[in-house]
This record gives sequence, structure tokens and C-alpha cells, in this order.
Amino acid sequence: MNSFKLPKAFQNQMKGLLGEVVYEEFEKAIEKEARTSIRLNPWKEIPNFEKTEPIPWSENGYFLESRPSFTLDPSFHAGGYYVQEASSMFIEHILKSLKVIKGLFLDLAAAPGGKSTLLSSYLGEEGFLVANEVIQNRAQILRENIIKWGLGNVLVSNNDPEHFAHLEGMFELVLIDAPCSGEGMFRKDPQARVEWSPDHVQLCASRQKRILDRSGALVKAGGYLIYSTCTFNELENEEMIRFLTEEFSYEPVRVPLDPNWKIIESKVETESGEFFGYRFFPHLVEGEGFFITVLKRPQDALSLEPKKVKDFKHHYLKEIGPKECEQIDLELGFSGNGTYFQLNESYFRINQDWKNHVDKLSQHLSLKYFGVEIGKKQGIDWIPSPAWALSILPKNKFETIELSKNQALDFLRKSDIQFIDLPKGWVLVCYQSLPLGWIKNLGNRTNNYYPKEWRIRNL
Ligand SMILES: C[S@@+](CC[C@H](N)C(=O)[O-])C[C@H]1O[C@@H](n2cnc3c(N)ncnc32)[C@H](O)[C@@H]1O
Repeated sequence: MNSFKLPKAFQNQMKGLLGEVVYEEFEKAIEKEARTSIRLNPWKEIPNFEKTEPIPWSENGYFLESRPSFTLDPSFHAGGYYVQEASSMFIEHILKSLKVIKGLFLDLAAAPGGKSTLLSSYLGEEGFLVANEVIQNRAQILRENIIKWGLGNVLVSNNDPEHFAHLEGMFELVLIDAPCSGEGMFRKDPQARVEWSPDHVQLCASRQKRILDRSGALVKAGGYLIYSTCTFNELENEEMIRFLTEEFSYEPVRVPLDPNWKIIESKVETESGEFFGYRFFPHLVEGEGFFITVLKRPQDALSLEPKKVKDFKHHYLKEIGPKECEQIDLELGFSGNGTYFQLNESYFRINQDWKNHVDKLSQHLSLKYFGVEIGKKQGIDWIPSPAWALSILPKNKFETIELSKNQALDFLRKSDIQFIDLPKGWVLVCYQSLPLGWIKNLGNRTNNYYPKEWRIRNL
């Protein structure tokens, strides 16, 4: 039983939404323990994962029997899976059922990266995602999670929604997982109950309007805007659909539902017709409270396809010419259509198809990461970066060793590990075949190159 009582005004609001009788069930449900679920990385296989109960709307989502210590599981640090509550995974169903084109996506409020890793998985090698977070230290966590997920199809930026003004009509899909009053988190996060008040709901709604005001025009013609919150009240949900349809031209989208899922469809009357929202109540769904809506940008809206910049100039990003890119690919054992940029001496690789987009994005956004950071070049040698180890790019030029669980945890603690017969030079260390990072055998000692800021502490 939670020691933080539900605020009276919240109880009344929910009774208004659900009725007195159903409210009782709702209240009982939020006093119960939340179920733990994970979403597997479809590009990284965990050999020993025993598939548990699947999440009905997600191909890669599973409920776990109990909550293990994820920190003590090396496969988690290797980006083999992401811990995410089940309702949020519904985005996968939306993308698949609407067959959203795998183009340029934007996740405007992305940290810590739950939904970004889902979008990255959906896009795979065919699309590219801008994962943006306004708060600097949260953008760092987002960067770490994107690097560990490892697909190389993401650019992480640290900007206010305001800074996207020059990118109107550029995105196939814009996701706004808005900061909200967090009513759907009352079970998982009791502190959310303390912070809740009707005034806070109003404050969140004003902030959401500000964010939507700056993002409504970013979607290209025929593309989609997805808006979601982890709160139940109408002010932060249905009202935002009304706001969007008043400010921008959008068409309604209805998402197919299986009645067994018990997701509640909400119909919203607007001047532009009837729109739809989807609410996840914890007494009906095995997941946290959630609201999501999808809107489609009409075909006659603006679209922006970035053109090739002839003389790309940037104050810290350097473009690498095609000849040198080919040479690097050859040296590192990559095939396919990669292109490189250099930033602070380090080389970053992206799929050539997204180069013009990255050129354009880099002119307007504060980049924290993009593609895969390969590493630095020292003479004819490469100093491989931790991000390359964690990426799905090949690492065939290096020796590899498989670690036991205890050795893997020592590596992740950045401790020294004793090895017998370790090859000389850079060695890729893996746990259950999933790469974790690099060590370098200098003969008389071995250095552990796991990033200091990611190391696991006190465990
Ligand atoms: C619900 S969380 C996002 C969770 C994330 N999408 C995920 O699935 O892991 C909302 C995010 O919005 C960010 N945020 C707060 N104020 C904001 C603002 N004014 N504009 C844009 N984002 C904001 C917060 O820092 C937070 O990371």
C-alpha cells in the first residue's frame, strides 16, 4: 500500500472521467505493484533470453515474472533490451498498422530514450531519427542510451522546441511525448502524487501548448504527428488535440484496436471533424496510465527536402570527402554506403542517404551525437571508440574475447581484469556474444576503455 494518499481533487477528477463504481477498480489497480516489462533490441540477439509473456501490441515487448537487478545484467548494458513499461510500446503498433514511411523522424522530448529506441528499431537501416532533449544532463543520458542501442540511425540534439523553426515540413513523423502532470505514474512513482495539483495540471497544459505551437508545422505533407502523455486528465490530452486542430491543418487518424486490449478510444469533436485518442487505464491494461493520439498532415501542407550543400561549412563539424570515406571503409572493414564527418578529431559514420539531412540539421541544432562514433586516427592506427563497440557495425579487424558474467561486471565497473593468453593490442570484449567495449593489452598491463561516466558503481 502506498503511503502517499491520492489528492482529493484528483479522486474527483477521475470519478468524473470513470464514474464512482469504476473509480473503485481504478484506485485498487494503482495501489498494486506495477508489472515490469522489457523491449528487446531486434538488431542484437540475447542467446539465453527465455521468452516470457508477450506484450500484445509489441513484437519485441515482454512482461517479466519479477523485477531483476538490471544493473547487474551485462546484456542490459550491451543494449540487448530496454526496460520500458508496456503502454508506451503501443507506438510500435501505431507505426506498423499505419505503415508509416521510414523517413526522417523527430522525437522532440526524447530523454531518457525509451520511445527513441523504439523508433530507431522501427526505422532500422531505412530511416533516420532526430532524438532531441531540451535539458542538458538528460540529453547526456539520452546519448548514452542511443549509443548502447547501437543502430547508428539517430542524431541526438539538445535544443528547445523553438530552435526547430527552420526545419518546418521536414519530418515524416514527429513524436511529442510531452512533459505532463504524470497521473499515470502515481503507481510507479509515489512522489508524483505529492507534486500533483489542479494548478500543476494547468501549468503542464500551458507548457504543452507552447511545445505543440512550435512543433505542429514540422511534419511534412502526408506525415504524422503523435502526441502522448502519461496522464489521464482531458486538459492535457483531448484539449491538446483541439488546440492542434485549431492552430494547424491536420486530419484525423483512427488506430485499429483489438477489443481484448481494453484500450479506451476517446472521440474528440473539433471544427475540423472528429479526432481520436487512446487511453490506457491501469485497471484495464497491464501497463501504466497513458494517452496517445495520432494526426495526419494533409497532402497540401508544406514539405522540405534538404538540398545538397555545395560548400558545407560548419564551425565544428568537418565533412569528409568521398575518396577518403571509401578509404576509411576499406581500412575498417565496412561495406555499404557510409559517409563520415569529423568532430573534435573523432570520426562519425552515417548512412550516405541522410547526409543532406545531417548537413541541414547541424546548421540549426546543437548536436550531441549522430550515427556511430568510430574513433580517432593516430598515424595509420585507429583508436576505436566505445560507441563503435556497442554499435551493430562490423568489428572484424579486431580480436574478440568472451567474458564470464563476473568478468563482464568487472569490466563495466572499469576494474582491472586478469586474463590468460590475451591477444596483444585492442580487444573487443563481449558477454554472450554481445559487445560491451574495448580493452587494450599492452603486454605488461591491460587497460579498460569502458567510459568512466557509464561505469556501474557500488554494486
Ligand atoms: C515524458 S518525458 C519523455 C520520455 C521519453 N520520451 C521516453 O520515452 O523515454 C518528457 C521530456 O520532456 C522534456 N521537457 C521538459 N520541458 C520541456 C519543454 N519545455 N520542451 C520540450 N521538452 C521538455 C523533459 O526533460 C523530459 O525529458
